[in-house]
Amino acid sequence: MQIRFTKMQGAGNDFVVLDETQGRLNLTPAHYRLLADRHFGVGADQILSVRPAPTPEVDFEYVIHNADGGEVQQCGNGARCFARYVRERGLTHKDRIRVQTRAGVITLQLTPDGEVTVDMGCPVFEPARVPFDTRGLQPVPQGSGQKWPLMLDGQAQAAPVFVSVVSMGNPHAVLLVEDVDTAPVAQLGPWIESHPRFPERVNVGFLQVVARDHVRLRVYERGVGETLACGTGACAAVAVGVRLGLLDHAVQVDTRGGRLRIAWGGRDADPVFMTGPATTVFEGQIRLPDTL
Ligand SMILES: N[C@H](CCC[C@H](N)C(=O)O)C(=O)O
Repeated sequence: MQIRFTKMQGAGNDFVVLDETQGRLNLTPAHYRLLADRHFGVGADQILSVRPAPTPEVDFEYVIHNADGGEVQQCGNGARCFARYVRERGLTHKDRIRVQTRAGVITLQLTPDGEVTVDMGCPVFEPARVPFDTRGLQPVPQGSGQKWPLMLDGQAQAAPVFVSVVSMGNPHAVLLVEDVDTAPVAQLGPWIESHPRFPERVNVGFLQVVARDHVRLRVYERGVGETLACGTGACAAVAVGVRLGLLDHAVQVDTRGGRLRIAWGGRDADPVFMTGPATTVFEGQIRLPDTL
């Protein structure tokens, strides 16, 4: 089958966007994996599907699949690209767009400066911080650039590494580090992502607090690996920082792919607002096997 797609990115988190407003493409997880494949397909962190509104209360349905083919509840950077996409293709003329996701309804607001602000809903914290005994980790391969025993913030980690667990509709485990550039993302990321503690797996955020209104963040994303930015990860990380008393309520989040602005009032009933860029990179067509 031949399908048309649009390649987009938000702070370097990249997407293949599919227009299913005129009918379903009926793709399988293997099709999504092929579309996301950076050698045999288009290449993307996630595949975003734009579908008609399932109820009168919203304008569209927003469906998200990770590069591993699995469907997930939410994607923040993708939500901003979703807003750009439906406006650029004339699927709506609204500046304020409500979309149904597996995590509930979110509201996308196009701003005059060309960025997009998204009401991402409320964070849901798990009560206790979770200790991970890193002594269970295998020593890192020589030349991997990582230090063993696990060095976190310059300290050999024999003690547990603690993570804060918070949902933005999708699950996040956030740990504090002194310097994201030397954080053991390649080692701790996959280990925590697929740890039995998280039966649905989890996105793993490495948060460096620079100031009360400024953080740096790297995220090892569930079903993808490390991405250049993670919108829900930025929301989760700021919520953890605010809840730990380390951050004010409006924070600049510097990721490897760009800058996001996150605001959260600090109460459980307060939604998290995320603002950032959304860019169309190119349009294309790809031939996919009918059955995969
Ligand atoms: N990997 C995530 C989905 C995409 C999240 C990220 N790309 C964002 O911008 O929020 C998960 O499995 O929950």
